[in-house]
Amino acid sequence: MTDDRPFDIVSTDAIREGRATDAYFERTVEALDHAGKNPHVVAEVTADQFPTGEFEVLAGVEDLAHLLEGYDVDVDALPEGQLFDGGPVARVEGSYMEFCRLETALLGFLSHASGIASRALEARMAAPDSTVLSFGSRHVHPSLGAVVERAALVGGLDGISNVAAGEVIGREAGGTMPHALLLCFGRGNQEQGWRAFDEGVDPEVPRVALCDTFGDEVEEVIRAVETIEDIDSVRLDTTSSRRGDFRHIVREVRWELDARGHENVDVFASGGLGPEQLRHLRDVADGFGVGGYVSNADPIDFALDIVEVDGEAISKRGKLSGVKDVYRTPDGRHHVGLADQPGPVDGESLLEPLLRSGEVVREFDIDAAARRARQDADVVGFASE
Ligand SMILES: O=P(O)(O)OC[C@H]1O[C@H](OP(=O)(O)OP(=O)(O)O)[C@H](O)[C@@H]1O
Repeated sequence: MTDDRPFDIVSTDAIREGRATDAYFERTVEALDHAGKNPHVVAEVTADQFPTGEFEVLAGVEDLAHLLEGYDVDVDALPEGQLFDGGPVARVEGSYMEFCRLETALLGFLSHASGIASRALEARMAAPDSTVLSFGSRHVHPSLGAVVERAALVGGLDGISNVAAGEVIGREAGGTMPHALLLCFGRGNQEQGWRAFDEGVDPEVPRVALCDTFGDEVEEVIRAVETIEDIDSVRLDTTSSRRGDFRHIVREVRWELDARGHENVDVFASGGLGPEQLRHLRDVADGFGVGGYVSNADPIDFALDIVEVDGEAISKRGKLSGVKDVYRTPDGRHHVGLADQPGPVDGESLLEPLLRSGEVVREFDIDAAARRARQDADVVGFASE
């Protein structure tokens, strides 16, 4: 660690310049240069060669565009938020040495964001009518905060918690109080903590009281609603060692709130939740904070493979040669075919221009991507495991 490099973060310049690369691509450039060879190639990004019937969400497309911007390449890609299933999600065409060194970062951008967005969509579909917030940036390296939050939104989550990530992606982070706030006032003094929040925090911020720090959830909820006059919600983050039947705890809280005329106070749940727990709680809780299930997603195993060299179809074994298109057919399935042959009848071709001669020719919109993912999920019958 040095003063001018306080964190282990690869710089934006290094990524743009192709230095965030596996070293063998530098050797490749040196070898091709030595041989005076720089073929015109088409390369495709795929996770599976053929459709499998299992869909995932494409994210990271804006980063892909900015990575390749200024390089003399043409790129086509699926729209962000599109569900994909086999075949190319992106296609790069140009002189090989123009983009050879960018492959490592290119795959990383798509793989990581798409894995997170796919998990987010699973959570979204597990509780389609509930508010589901992204709480997971604490689990990842801080340099990835915006990656996590953006992909979580593309996958359909309703809000984010990471402040700096929000500044990067143009969203305001939400959040109310951690246990730390209540601990600062000491055991048994939760009212002081809730009141300090109510009096000290911007009135625009929803009044959500965390109710599990020292005592029974129902007891703390009753005390919280008696302390904060215009309380919006209570949050139960019951620690796993005390959880027992979390659904019963949430129902009991709901019952006691209603019994006291607090039907308008919502109940939020958080802590180690994934799709299974959301399905189990969605009819009794109003909303959820989901962290690790989304942020700790495995990256999608994308690869970039050359499929055409100087106009000739080619591939390494195990991969399919030739430039391809991918289609959505009316039954919601995907079809992969050669681009110079007719696609399936009524098939919708999904790859769209992203860059032409290094210029970005697409606009990016997180909300549109999220709508696409949600609509697509209904079309293809996407469900969480
Ligand atoms: O479990 P995840 O789904 O990854 O969710 C992330 C965290 O969000 C909640 O933290 P909270 O701020 O309530 O806990 P703390 O105040 O104790 O840090 C919850 O306790 C989880 O630890």
